[in-house]
This record gives sequence, structure tokens and C-alpha cells, in this order.
Amino acid sequence: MTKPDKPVPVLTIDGPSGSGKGTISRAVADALGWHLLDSGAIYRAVGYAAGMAGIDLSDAQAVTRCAETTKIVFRDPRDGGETRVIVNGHDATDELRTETCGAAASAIAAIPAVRAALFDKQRSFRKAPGLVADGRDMGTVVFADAEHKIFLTASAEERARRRYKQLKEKGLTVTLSSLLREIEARDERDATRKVAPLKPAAGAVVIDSTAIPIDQVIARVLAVVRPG
Ligand SMILES: Nc1ncnc2c1ncn2[C@@H]1O[C@H](COP(=O)(O)OP(=O)(O)OP(=O)(O)O)[C@@H](O)[C@H]1O
Ligand SMILES: Nc1ccn([C@H]2C[C@H](O)[C@@H](COP(=O)(O)O)O2)c(=O)n1
Repeated sequence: MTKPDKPVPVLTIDGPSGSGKGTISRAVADALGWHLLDSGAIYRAVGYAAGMAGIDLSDAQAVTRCAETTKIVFRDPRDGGETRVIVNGHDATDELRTETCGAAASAIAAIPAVRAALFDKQRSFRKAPGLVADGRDMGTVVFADAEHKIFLTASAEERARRRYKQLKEKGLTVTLSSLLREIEARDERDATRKVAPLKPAAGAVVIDSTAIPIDQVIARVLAVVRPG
């Protein structure tokens, strides 16, 4: 009798905005040689496409149609820079990273039919030799069968400071207090929605990175995948 194929391993990294999911996921995926899914970029792309089409984000039917029809392509840059996100043929990478797009993504992500429309697309990223999946419901819903699960968090104040530094370095004018308010509002919406709310998956290893430097967080996550 032949043995059934071993499922492709998945490491899920869920957590609130600014906890470092993207940074840590990219570094861990590179170290393991695994694929990467930035599921937040998919929700941001739909929020962006809906905005471009003039759709009212509270119109669940219209936003769901938008989620079903928006073409989202992740393009690896040839020069080793940031992955580009192409939305309906337009390189929207920079627009997607704005707080406006983050808030739009958070709003449309609360619509159950939108989440259902994006489910298969996210699952399709599971390919050998493995996948690191970053988001809010990777370990609880989309890859509930994942072998390794992390919940990465940090205090809201620390996350606001990180975002402030990031935006200042880009030359943008922001205030720490407004960023803290935006982060707290997004946390509240993502964690209290009825469908797939942000919460640690059962069995997830919780890492609070408030006072832990990036390289140590990466080491802790790698130790979960490759213990000993
Ligand atoms: N442990 C850490 N210590 C200090 N800074 C960190 C740490 N982890 C991440 N950062 C910095 O915090 C900022 C936000 O990180 P990142 O974009 O990875 O968070 P995120 O959780 O993916 O956010 P979002 O959900 O909004 O996409 C980046 O500038 C990153 O370099
Ligand atoms: N798996 C996911 C990923 C993202 N979202 C929603 C909620 C977030 O506020 C928003 C943007 O995500 P980010 O790019 O900041 O990680 O998208 C979600 O509901 N589920």
C-alpha cells in the first residue's frame, strides 16, 4: 500500500497591524526557502479596487462582486526589492500600504461573502516546499490544518511608534497620536467582527514582540518550525 502524500507544511503568522507579521514572515520564508502569502495585501487590493470603482464600502453585494472579479497578481521584483502587487493591471504597491487602504481593507474584510470569495485564492498559495502565511485568520480559518502557528503581537503604543518611524522615514507628515487612534480602531474592528475575528488559533505560540528586536523574533519563529 502506498503512503498518502505528506501535506505541504504551512506556518501561519497572525496578529494585529504593526506587530511585525510582514517583516518576520518575509525573513522566515527566505530562511526556509518557502513561499509567502501576504493575505492582508489581498484584502487591501479589494478595498483599493472598490474605491477606484467608486463602490460604497458598506454595499456588501457590490463589494463582494468586486472581490470576485478583481485581478490580483504578486510579482517578484527582478532586483530583489519589494514584491509588487498588481491590481487589475495597475501596480498599486505603494497605494496599498497607506493607512487609508488599511482601513478600507479592514472594513470590507468584515463582510462574510467577501471572505468567502477570497478563500480559494489564499489556499492556492500552499505549494511545496512550504508556505508562510501572514494575516488575521490564517491559523484559525484559511489554514486551520497548518502544522505551525504563531500569534505575533505587541502593545498598541509600540506598534504606533513603529509605524510612525516607518512613515517618517518615507518623508510623510503624521502624528503619533493619530496613528495610535487608527491602530486601536483597526484592532477593535478586526477583533470584534462576527466572521473570522483576529484571535490566536488554538495551539498557536504567542510572541509579544514589544521589547524583542526583529532578529530575535525571527529566531524564535524559526525555532518553532525547526525545534532543537
Ligand atoms: N520586533 C520589532 N522591533 C522593532 N520594530 C519592528 C519589530 N517588528 C517589526 N518592526 C517594524 O515595525 C514596522 C511594521 O512592521 P510590519 O509592516 O512587518 O508589520 P505588520 O504586522 O505586517 O503590519 P500590517 O498588518 O499593517 O501590514 C516595520 O517598520 C518593521 O521594521
Ligand atoms: N487574513 C486577513 C488579512 C487581512 N485582513 C484585513 C484586516 C486588516 O486590518 C486589513 C489589512 O491587513 P494588513 O495588511 O494590515 O495585514 O485586512 C483580514 O481580515 N484577514
